Amino acid sequence: MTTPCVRVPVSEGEGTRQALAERDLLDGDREIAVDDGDIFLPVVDAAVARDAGYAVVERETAERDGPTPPAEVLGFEPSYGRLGDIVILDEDDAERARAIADAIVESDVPCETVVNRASKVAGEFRVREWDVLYGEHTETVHREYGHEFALDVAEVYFSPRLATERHRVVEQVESGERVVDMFAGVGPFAVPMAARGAEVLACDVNPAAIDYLRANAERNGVADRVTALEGDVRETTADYDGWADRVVMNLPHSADEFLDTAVRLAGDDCVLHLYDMAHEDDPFGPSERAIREIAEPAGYEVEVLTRREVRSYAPHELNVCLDVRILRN
Ligand SMILES: C[S@@+](CC[C@H](N)C(=O)[O-])C[C@H]1O[C@@H](n2cnc3c(N)ncnc32)[C@H](O)[C@@H]1O
Repeated sequence: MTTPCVRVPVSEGEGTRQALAERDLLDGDREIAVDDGDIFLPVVDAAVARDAGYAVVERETAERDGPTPPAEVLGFEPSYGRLGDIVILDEDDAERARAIADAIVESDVPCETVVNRASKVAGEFRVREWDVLYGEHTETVHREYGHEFALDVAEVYFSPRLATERHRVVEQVESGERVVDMFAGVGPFAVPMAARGAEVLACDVNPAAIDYLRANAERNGVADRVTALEGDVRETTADYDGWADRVVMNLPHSADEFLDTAVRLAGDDCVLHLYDMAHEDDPFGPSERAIREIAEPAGYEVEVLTRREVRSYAPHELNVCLDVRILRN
């Protein structure tokens, strides 16, 4: 069926759509179409649209059987992430972020809140600032590999992009192991490791992260195998020398400062998962040398099990992980 449509270049699509909606001219029963760089916005009255100065053409349009997908409203595919029912944008341009948020809210993308990154991850707690573009709360429940994590993105660190990497490490854990998660956050390593039967000591200096960690251990039925310690891991773990079969060190940027604590916590045969930031020219050398410098004088042999590039972090800079077995001589 042909219907009257306002035709504009895709770059003007969102502004025109908003202007037509404000004049009650948009035909909400027909689908918006995109073709060869132009967007076609169905209107209810061709004459009024023409009088308002728009180019109106007759064109085939489909009947709308649901909300319009964001790409059709915007004329481009927006990039966004999801954390539970929060949609996360990474846009430098505030107007573009607002247009994407509006299109997402009006579409069938399920969400309660839309936020845009307003700062880098920073500070001891590794938390970032957000512009809340839609909704009122920044707390959500996120699912990852069958486990649920309650968290507030404004109060704690959490990156859904690391799900695959966390799963890779979690899968190495065997029932009965003793694990120290030195920088546990809300528990995305600690909880699934405990679910595999490990006894986990989970540490974090951020009180909000520890509150969520305890709640998440309860929520996932593993509270009896997770001990949460709030404070600087160098101090809170004083009673656990030689305790661990496995140590997770997920604090890239400052991992080196905590290697002596990791080695102090290690038992006679222990695997360390050391996350670090490194230059692409020598992604693993510095971390490996740093481990050897601490572990070998403490009486361990060092064997690197896995060298893994987790993701690109900045130009020429990589987030890497070394899985290292240290075995007492
Ligand atoms: C990069 S986040 C990782 C959180 C979690 N492992 C994850 O994958 O979501 C690092 C965490 O280390 C915590 N942290 C920073 N310095 C610490 C310290 N000295 N002792 C214990 N935790 C610390 C921060 O509060 C933050 O939650």
